[in-house]
Amino acid sequence: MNAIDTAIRAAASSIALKGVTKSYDAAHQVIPPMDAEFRAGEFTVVLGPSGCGKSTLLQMIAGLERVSGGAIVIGGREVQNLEPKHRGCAMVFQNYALYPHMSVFDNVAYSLKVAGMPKPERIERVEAVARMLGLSELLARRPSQLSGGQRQRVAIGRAIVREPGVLLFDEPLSNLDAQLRHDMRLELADLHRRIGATTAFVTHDQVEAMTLADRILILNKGRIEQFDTPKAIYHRPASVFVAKFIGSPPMNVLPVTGDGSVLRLADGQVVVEAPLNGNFVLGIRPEDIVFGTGGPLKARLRYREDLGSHSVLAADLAGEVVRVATPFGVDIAEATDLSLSFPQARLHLFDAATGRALPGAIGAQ
Ligand SMILES: Nc1ncnc2c1ncn2[C@@H]1O[C@H](COP(=O)(O)OP(=O)(O)OP(=O)(O)O)[C@@H](O)[C@H]1O
Repeated sequence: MNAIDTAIRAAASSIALKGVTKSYDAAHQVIPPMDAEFRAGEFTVVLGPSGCGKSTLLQMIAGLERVSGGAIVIGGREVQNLEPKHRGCAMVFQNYALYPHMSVFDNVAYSLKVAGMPKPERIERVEAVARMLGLSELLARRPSQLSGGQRQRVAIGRAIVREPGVLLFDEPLSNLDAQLRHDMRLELADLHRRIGATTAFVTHDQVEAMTLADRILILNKGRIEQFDTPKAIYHRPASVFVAKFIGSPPMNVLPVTGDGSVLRLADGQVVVEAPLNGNFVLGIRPEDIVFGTGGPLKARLRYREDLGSHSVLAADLAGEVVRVATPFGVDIAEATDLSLSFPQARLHLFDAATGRALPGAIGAQ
């Protein structure tokens, strides 16, 4: 630990959203009333499809967008009417927004200079941040003389040099290639372990969410679908939307009907015994389906993808495509009849009308 780590850990503040709403125009609300708490020191990922309101949410916390209603409380203080610079947040953007004509040192030191910090202290702070982020050798360079990953580190350095209680990231890795994204993900996770800042991180990439987050807030059309740990979200998705959004390939979902004793697929095949009546959606993850053991469900292999570590079989079952994860290179030809079984303990059930999970109805929830 150095002085920067200690100061940021001490400043880490919770963020509470209390009935926060946002409308850009009278016609529709981008964020309907939202209540949520980003806990102090936690890494929260805001995940959702394009246009669901992730950036809007982050910008309201930062103060770059006004709220249309409700309150934002950071560290016990209502901030929704404060200027961005008075909220104790620092933000890292997708395009880094570095000053091209300034050196790395000046980019990182800029906000301290504006705040009137004396030069010797400024130098000390910037050097401490540079050591933390592996930028010490690069302080004299201009942004144009840096790689994408190095620029990203400068942008992070510029954010943490002010020792903020809250760090906000808006898709910071999306301009990097796959390898660098992976490396930066590990660096960010490591940085968070060291400095312990309250972090809100916006992405549409579920791998980033699963690997970085203490908790994931999943947004759908401005509403919270689920806000929980990666493990809970994977194993106990609260809705069909979440089930289909997380996992690669995602959870299989199939319409089923209950007659009071069993649940049947659309073609009449029985999936499981259950004393349920009505229409439901059944979910099962590709890796939870057992195949090749003479299982009761009849499906037909449509195609396969060999992915190196494993193979994914896509099969027609009751008019739907289900994906089955199997060991790599399983020896089986296309258009083969498959026998599948769905272990009951691995089944998820959702209400057909609302899409919400029905915990405890059968199986996994
Ligand atoms: N300044 C604006 N004026 C009007 N509408 C806006 C404005 N900014 C965003 N929106 C709308 O608000 C909704 C949410 O946008 P937002 O950028 O927050 O989504 P997002 O989840 O971050 O999307 P993406 O992943 O594509 O960046 C979208 O329908 C968008 O068109």
